[in-house]
Amino acid sequence: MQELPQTLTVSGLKHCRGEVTLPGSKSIANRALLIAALADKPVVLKNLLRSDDTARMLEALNALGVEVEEVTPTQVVVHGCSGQWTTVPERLLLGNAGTAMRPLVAVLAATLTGKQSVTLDGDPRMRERPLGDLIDSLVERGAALDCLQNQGYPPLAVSSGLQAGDFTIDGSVSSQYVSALLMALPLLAEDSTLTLTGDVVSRPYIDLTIAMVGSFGITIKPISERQYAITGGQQYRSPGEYFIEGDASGASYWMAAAAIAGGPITIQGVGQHSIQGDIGFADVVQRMGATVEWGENSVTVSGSGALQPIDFDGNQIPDAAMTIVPLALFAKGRTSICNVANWRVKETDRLAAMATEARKFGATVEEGADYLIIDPPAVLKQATVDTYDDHRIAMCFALLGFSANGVNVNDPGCCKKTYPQFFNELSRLCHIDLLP
Ligand SMILES: O=C(O)C1=C[C@@H](OP(=O)(O)O)[C@@H](O)[C@H](O)C1
Ligand SMILES: C=C(OP(=O)(O)O)C(=O)O
Repeated sequence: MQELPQTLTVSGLKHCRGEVTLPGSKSIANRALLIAALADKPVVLKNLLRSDDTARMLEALNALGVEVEEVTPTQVVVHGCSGQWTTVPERLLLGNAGTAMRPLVAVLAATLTGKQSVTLDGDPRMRERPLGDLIDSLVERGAALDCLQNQGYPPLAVSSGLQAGDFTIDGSVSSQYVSALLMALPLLAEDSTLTLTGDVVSRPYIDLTIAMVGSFGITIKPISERQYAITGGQQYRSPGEYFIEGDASGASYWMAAAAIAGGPITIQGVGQHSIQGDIGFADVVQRMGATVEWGENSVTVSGSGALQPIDFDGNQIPDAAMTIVPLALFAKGRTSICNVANWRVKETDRLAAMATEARKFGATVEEGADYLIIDPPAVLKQATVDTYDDHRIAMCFALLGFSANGVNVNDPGCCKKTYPQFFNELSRLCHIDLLP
């Protein structure tokens, strides 16, 4: 992969059309790697995303003694060890990968034995991303978790002691806590229940977890919308091969590009029946005026030349919902995105950052505790956007390259958290040399 410059000028984009094949989903890849490591036999993972977030999970598994054979960069064989780690490192460094940190806290609490203890840590932003509700839930059931700096935040030392039983988890900050428990509780010796409290966010990711552990032979029985029964002593079973769908959050940038510039763009790697909630972004572009056609494993989006503003509740698809911000800047009127309070605890405070950066183009933006209201300007100004080490901010505002005045994107390389080839693909689809 070519190094990206400190600042990349994205301008003069007119058309954006053709076909793009998505990299594998980050959310699916990191779940698949971890549960393959928990499986009884080797698992061939196909279409594995190679990015910062998956690199952190691969390093963690390697440090725990799990053998991962690389057949090709996107195809690996994970030698499942049923969670019986052959080495227990002192420390695991998980960067800013929520999909590594949260599940590993719970799975290690369920699988470590004896006096072993592992410190889970990440980069400076990860130390500001909350874990408190997950920690409380595990500690209440006997886990020994010790926050080494700030209560409720990494770094934290995890050791054994977790007991099956009745778990409760507040799901109003992150669904990743719920997913983490759903992956870990089947490993405990006895049966458990898991009760969700609070206004549960990002629900489709919980369903994704249940679907994926199901593919590895684990049964989670829903008792109600807010409660699950989890039989203890279950074994993750290798399905032999597991194919990782294309990244539906990544698809949102191409759907938006087609909606803005006309397209058509055919996005290969996810279809209508994707197990990822973010595929719902297709409804967003459709509501804003684009045409969406589904294939078995693809979606084709064409723009109509004018974008209608919308009011959108982003709670179910917080990652893809960010891509509404660039669309709103091109739309004919006021757009609102609500119910996204947890944007504040992701790669950066995304509510503040998206508002600040959108204003640079001349938009009027109201930033509420959990919403944005965006009034686009008559003419989009040229702007230099800061990206706050947030891949999605870089990819969202790159779409301002379709405006008459273009955009400069600072630190475009931060897209490597989930989509290292993003700017190469943008360049290719727009038939323009963006990269030096
Ligand atoms: O479970 C997952 O794979 C994810 C859940 C979401 O987080 P929250 O549940 O914290 O909203 C999402 O933003 C993140 O990128 C991936
Ligand atoms: C919030 C995100 O990542 P994480 O998995 O680190 O939470 C994201 O990818 O937008």
